[in-house]
Amino acid sequence: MILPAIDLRSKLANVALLFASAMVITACMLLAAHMAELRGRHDSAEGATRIVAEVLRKAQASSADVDAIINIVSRTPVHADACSEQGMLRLRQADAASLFASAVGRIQNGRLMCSSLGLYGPGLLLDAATTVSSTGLRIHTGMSLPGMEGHKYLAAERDGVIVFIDEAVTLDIFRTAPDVALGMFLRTEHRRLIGRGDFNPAWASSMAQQTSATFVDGDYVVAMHATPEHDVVAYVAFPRPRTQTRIDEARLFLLPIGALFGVVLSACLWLLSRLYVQKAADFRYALQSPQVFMQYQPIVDLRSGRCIGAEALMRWQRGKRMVPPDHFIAAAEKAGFIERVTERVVQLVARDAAVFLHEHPDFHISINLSAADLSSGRTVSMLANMLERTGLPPQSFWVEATERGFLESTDVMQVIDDIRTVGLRVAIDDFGTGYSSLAFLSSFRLDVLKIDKRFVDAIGVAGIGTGDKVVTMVIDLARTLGLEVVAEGVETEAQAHFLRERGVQYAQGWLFGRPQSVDALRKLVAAWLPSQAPLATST
Ligand SMILES: Nc1nc2c(ncn2[C@@H]2O[C@@H]3COP(=O)(O)O[C@H]4[C@@H](O)[C@H](n5cnc6c(=O)[nH]c(N)nc65)O[C@@H]4COP(=O)(O)O[C@H]3[C@H]2O)c(=O)[nH]1
Repeated sequence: MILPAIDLRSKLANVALLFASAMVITACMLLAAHMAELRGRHDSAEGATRIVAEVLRKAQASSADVDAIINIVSRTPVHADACSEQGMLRLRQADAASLFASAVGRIQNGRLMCSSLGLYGPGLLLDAATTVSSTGLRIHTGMSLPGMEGHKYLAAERDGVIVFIDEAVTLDIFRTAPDVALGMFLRTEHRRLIGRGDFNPAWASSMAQQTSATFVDGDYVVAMHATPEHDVVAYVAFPRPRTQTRIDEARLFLLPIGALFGVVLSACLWLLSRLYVQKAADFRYALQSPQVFMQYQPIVDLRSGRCIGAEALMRWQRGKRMVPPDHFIAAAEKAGFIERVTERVVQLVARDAAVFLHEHPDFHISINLSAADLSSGRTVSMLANMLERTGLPPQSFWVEATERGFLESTDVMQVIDDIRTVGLRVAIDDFGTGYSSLAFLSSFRLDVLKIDKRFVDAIGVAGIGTGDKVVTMVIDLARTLGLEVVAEGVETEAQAHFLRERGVQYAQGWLFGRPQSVDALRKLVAAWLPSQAPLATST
């Protein structure tokens, strides 16, 4: 009945895990897609910034060129008629010497009288200047010249001299990408001086008083930079398809990384769940199966060498592997079903050892209790029921719990008292590993103190000279409190000798026997003869 339930549970857990893995992979890929979007925009912004620098460089170069031409032409002495043959020659020379000018002209009374392209009779009336630069240049935009239809000019005028620059020449930047909008605008008036493609006057307000800015506006990634004089700002706007190409390129690179990262994370998730969640779930259901069984480690009387009891230790054979008890006990404690484990231990001990204990009424089995058992009223009734069912006397059992278990709840004292009232002996396990004080220890009514293996290991070890003293102190402490002592983890005859010399009654360890089946224990007990004392030294 149990196994199908395990199957169903583990199937459900696997489905949940699969779902979680899919979510993790999806989340990683979404993150990668988002990073690709940011990367694409960043690349676009960088590209736009590079082009803005080029626009600005060209604007400054043409502005310097215009300034120089106007200075030279305006200072050249001419006779009364600036458009005389000599004047026209001067204009043509200036035009030829300029890198940017399409024409250089003369102005009188607001009229263009002539230019390096020709004479204009009574003159062409000029519209009002679009703006005046910080160097005093009056700027005219969108101008045209007779005979040059189809061309639009940006013109700068000062001291009666005007220089025309073909807008197409000024904007001859990044021609291979006609979709990229670029140009210049006046910072104060938010008005475009010159440009190609879209221009949103709202972009100008994003600059405020900054020298440069990059931002995303709808489908555009915009970069801007102001001239040192701050009155003219160059801008470049990359449209969405161009940014999209960069995003796609980044995706091509980042999505597989995201997927790989997701797979690795899922693998970690799977591993963690196997290690903790799944392990706890598997153990919970294995509890009722033959995978989980008990072994018994002999506890001997150090004087006679006789095996007077055994500690019951749970074992979990998971497939071909034995899971260490520290792992599955901790998992059960964390998952909150340690009381069910103890219940199972009591059942298994009763099943394994009832007959044996009836045959040996002076023998005891020691059962480990966890912190949760020590604060639960159910523990006492569970132990009492077991005695009733098996008909065994209470002295057939000890219970042991670690210092930590004693520390964890205020109900512990009552539970211990109740267990002792039922007639079982109570031992404090792994003594010395926690922080319990003498006052703490004396506040409990206990019977046995188990010295931790760590202290036993230190006996007689060079360099840990204090080890001997600490063990002696713990033995004296137990004696003062009227407790019997069991030394744990005794592996050498020297340790056994040391403990025996100091009056320790009982010991447990590989020197006397490893955890074993109840049948092996029975044989060990049956093999003992009074003459062979002490047990370990005779081998
Ligand atoms: N190296 C060495 N080791 C020795 C020697 N003598 C005994 N041991 C080991 O020391 C541990 C003694 O058990 P513990 O201190 O109660 O420590 C136990 C106990 O806290 C817990 N545990 C085991 N079974 C149960 C159980 O049924 N219920 C509960 N609550 N805890 C259990 O798991 C811990 C580890 O159990 P095990 O792995 O069986 O490890 C056992 C035992 O095999 C020795 O001479 N040398």
